[in-house]
This record gives sequence, C-alpha cells and structure tokens, in this order.
Amino acid sequence: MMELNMFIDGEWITSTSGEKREVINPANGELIAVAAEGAAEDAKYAISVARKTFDSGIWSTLPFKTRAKYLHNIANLLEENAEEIAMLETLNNGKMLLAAKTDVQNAIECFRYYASLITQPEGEIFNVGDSVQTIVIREPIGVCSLIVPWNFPLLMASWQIAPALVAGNTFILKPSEITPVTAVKLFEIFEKAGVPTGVANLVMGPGSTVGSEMVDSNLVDKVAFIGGTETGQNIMRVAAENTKKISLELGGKSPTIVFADNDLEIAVDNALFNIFLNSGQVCTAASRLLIEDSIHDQFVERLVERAKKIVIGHGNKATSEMGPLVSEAHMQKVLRYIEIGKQEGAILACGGNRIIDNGFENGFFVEPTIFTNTRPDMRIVQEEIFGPVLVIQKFKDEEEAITLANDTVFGLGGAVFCKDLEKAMRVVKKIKAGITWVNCYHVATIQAPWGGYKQSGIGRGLGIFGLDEFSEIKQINVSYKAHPVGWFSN
Ligand SMILES: NC(=O)c1ccc[n+]([C@@H]2O[C@H](COP(=O)([O-])OP(=O)(O)OC[C@H]3O[C@@H](n4cnc5c(N)ncnc54)[C@H](O)[C@@H]3O)[C@@H](O)[C@H]2O)c1
Ligand SMILES: C[N+](C)(C)CC=O
Repeated sequence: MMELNMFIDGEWITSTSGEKREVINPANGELIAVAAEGAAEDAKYAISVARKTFDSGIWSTLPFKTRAKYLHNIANLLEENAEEIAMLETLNNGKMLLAAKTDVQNAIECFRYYASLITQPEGEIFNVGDSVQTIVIREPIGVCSLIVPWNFPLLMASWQIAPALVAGNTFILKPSEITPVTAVKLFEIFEKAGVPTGVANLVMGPGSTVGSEMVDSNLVDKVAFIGGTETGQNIMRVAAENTKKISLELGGKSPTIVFADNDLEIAVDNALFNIFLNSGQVCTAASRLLIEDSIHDQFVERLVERAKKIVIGHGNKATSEMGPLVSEAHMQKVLRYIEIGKQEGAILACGGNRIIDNGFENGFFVEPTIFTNTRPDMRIVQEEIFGPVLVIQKFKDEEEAITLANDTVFGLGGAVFCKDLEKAMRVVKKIKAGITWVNCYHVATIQAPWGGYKQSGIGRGLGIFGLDEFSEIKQINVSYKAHPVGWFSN
C-alpha cells in the first residue's frame, strides 16, 4: 500500500496533525493508499514557502528559456514513467486504462507546449511617435493556488502547473482529496527534474480547510480553480475580499444537437461517446441530447439498444468500455438524481441502477442511463449530474434547438451534428458556450482556449490565453529622451 505525503519546501512531510486519509480504488472499494490529511496549518506553511521563494526571485527572474528547460525535463520524465502513472490513475480514479494513457500523453504535450512558447514573440511594441514606444510585457503574478478536481487528476493539474511555472510563478497544488496519487508522482518528477526548492509545493486535504486557506490567504496572488460551479462561486466570494485574481473552470450541462439529415448509426455512436466517456465524469460531457422530432423515436430506440451493450468493467481490463464512478459518495449523488428524474415524470428508457453482481459488488458502478420525455424545467435537465445519465429533449426546428440548447445557466460545451455544414455552423455560432464542436466531440486542442460562458467559468486555460491567466500584463511607455512638457506655463 502506498504512503502519500505532502511536498513542501523540497521535503516530503506528513500533516502537522498526523491525520491520514484512506484512498480507495473505486472499482472494488479496496484501500490503495494512505494520504497525509493536511489542514489549514499545512496550507499556511506551504503558502509561506511559496511566498518566500517567489520574493527571492530564484525562479521568477530566470530567463524564460531556462524555465522552459525544466518543463522539457518534466515532460521527458513523465514520458519515461507514462505506463506506471497511467496505471495509477486508473487505480485511483477508475477510468479506462486507455483513457488514463491518453491523459498522460496530453499532460506531456502540455508541458512541451508551454516550454515551446519560448519560440514565440514575448510581448508587443507600439510606436507612439518618433521617439516614444509602448512596450507590453508579461510578468509573473506571484504565488498561485492551484486547486483541481478528481475526474482528470494528472491532466487538470498539468493544465494549471505548466503555464504557472513557465510564466515564473511559484505555486501550491491541492489535488482532490479523493485522487491524490498521480499528483504525488508528478511532484516526484519535479524533484528529479531539479525544480528549485520552494517553487512547487503539494498540499493534500479537504477543500473546506486546506482549499479555503489557499483562497483566503493574503500571501496568495492568484487562485486557479477547476471544479464544481458552487465551489467556484464560494471561491469568487472569498477572493473578492482582497481582489485576488481568479480563473474558474467549472461545470456544465452541455447539449448535443442532432439534425434529421445525419447518418443515424454515426450520430448514435457519437451521442454515446459524448456522454458515456469516463462514465459521464467529464466537464464537457454532453449530458443533454436534443433530437429533431422526425428522427426522435428511431434514434432513441437505436441509442438505447447500443447503451445497453456498453461493456462495464474495471479500467485495467482490456475489454471494458466504461468504468465506475469515482467514489461511493459521488455514486450516491448520481443515483439520487436518477430517482429525482423518475419522480419528475421523465421516462427511464434504460439503466438507472447500481451494478452489484459478478464482481462489481464492492465497486461504484452505475448503468448507462437514458431519460426520455423530459421537460426543460426538470432538475435532471438543468443540473449537472456528472455521471452516466443522459436526458433527451426533442425539437421541431433550428430555432427551437438553439433555444433549448441555451436554456441553461451553464455554457461550457455544445455540439451540432448535421450534414449541412452551412446550417451546422449557423447553429453552433448561436450556442452560448466556450467549447463547441461540429460533427465531433471531446476534441481538446492544447493551443486553443478552454473555458466557459455563463456559470461555467471565468477566464480561459490552454494556449497563450492560459499563459496570460498566469501573468500580469504590463505596459512600459518609453521616451528615448525626456523633453519639457510645456502644459503649465509658470
Ligand atoms: N471546466 C473544466 O475545465 C472542468 C474540468 C474538470 C472538472 N470540472 C468540474 O469539476 C466538477 C467535479 O469535480 P469535483 O467534484 O472535484 O469538484 P469540487 O468543486 O467539489 O472540488 C474541486 C476541488 O476544489 C476543492 N474544494 C472544495 N471546496 C473548496 C473550498 N471551499 N475552497 C477551496 N477549494 C475547495 C476540492 O477539495 C477539490 O480539490 C464538475 O462540476 C466538473 O464539471 C470542470
Ligand atoms: C478538460 N477535460 C475535458 C480534459 C476534462 C474535463 O473534465
């Protein structure tokens, strides 16, 4: 069994209180690790170290290209350890091993991408007059609190750490208390890569104590948060106290719109992937399926037939297609939503149950679940369930499809499936969401901005946008020579 400790000021340490938390494999309920359970005191210590290190300038004043070298080292070490890290991610999160391997590759790509920005122009210059210029530069913000969720533990941490580091900040990472395993591996890699002491700090423990301190502390300059909308709203309130910079990547209730001109088999296949990948535990999971009424019945029939055939299993088994939910508590939340859907009068077309037979009894597995006959005001249509639960809505024309798609407080993702590309583009542009797709889904490009409209977040990760989120942007106005201004005559 693994012992997981925190990494602060270049040392692996337990929590001040000595408390521990059990880390569970969600596929079978077995104990896989015991993690140091930090508290506010531990977060305070990590923050003070990150502050002192930032203020010392040992990282922030390095040339960009030197910091980039560390990121390359990190990427190389991740690559060397990719198999082991993917297996650990599957063990802790329950996701399919293939998905975990993809996450590790995407994390490697993320470190390499931010390292490669050294080849891009670093700022801008505007010529104001013959001898006056405005120079725009990026500077590090300072101490960053990075708080991430459990659904893509390694990848979400990497999406925050790579731009934060290359921009010259020091940071404290808090993984979800449910999935700390690969964060520890990542910090072992930072140590091997020679990241200077105090630059990268890892704390573990509950959001309500450790996370709160990371948001509240006056020694922190920026909070980058990925997680649920409600938590994000709390963070925003607390951060407002000292106008701390924040970026929030939050939840969603993303729609897939399917028009009647589609090849039915292809569209059904995509609709399954859009929601059931990672057991629906993807921020952009397309948890609402909007189908044009002329194909609705035929589409649903085929979709249900296919959903019932999804092979549920442990992530490390080659034949498995969909794994467990991440924890017992999360599974109970999803099951409660299924009950709510039934009580609201939606029709359960398939699924709806926990799977407890044939070796699944100790895991947190829920069947792929589809609700039809829904109304827009139902809670299962409006609220993020974050599990393998799809709600189907019917529309008669383009206008109604757009109205239904946008009838949500969220605005993270959305897709249009339509052979008529002119129509597809017209509709996708009207979806109020930050990440949209036409005739595909779940494509995430490292160079392209990632973030949500409305209650799905504030700011944009990835690409140059992600670097800007971890930079102060400064203008320097330079006159080559000082002249009298002549505004005041005496
Ligand atoms: N938009 C995106 O890119 C994106 C990506 C992944 C996940 N998500 C969202 O994440 C959610 C699922 O993850 P989750 O259940 O771990 O989310 P969560 O909000 O419960 O927790 C996320 C992190 O915040 C911490 N936290 C909790 N309360 C806190 C507080 N008061 N102060 C500071 N930190 C606190 C948690 O310990 C955890 O580390 C879903 O809503 C999903 O849509 C969004
Ligand atoms: C950003 N992504 C899709 C990798 C994970 C969201 O939950």
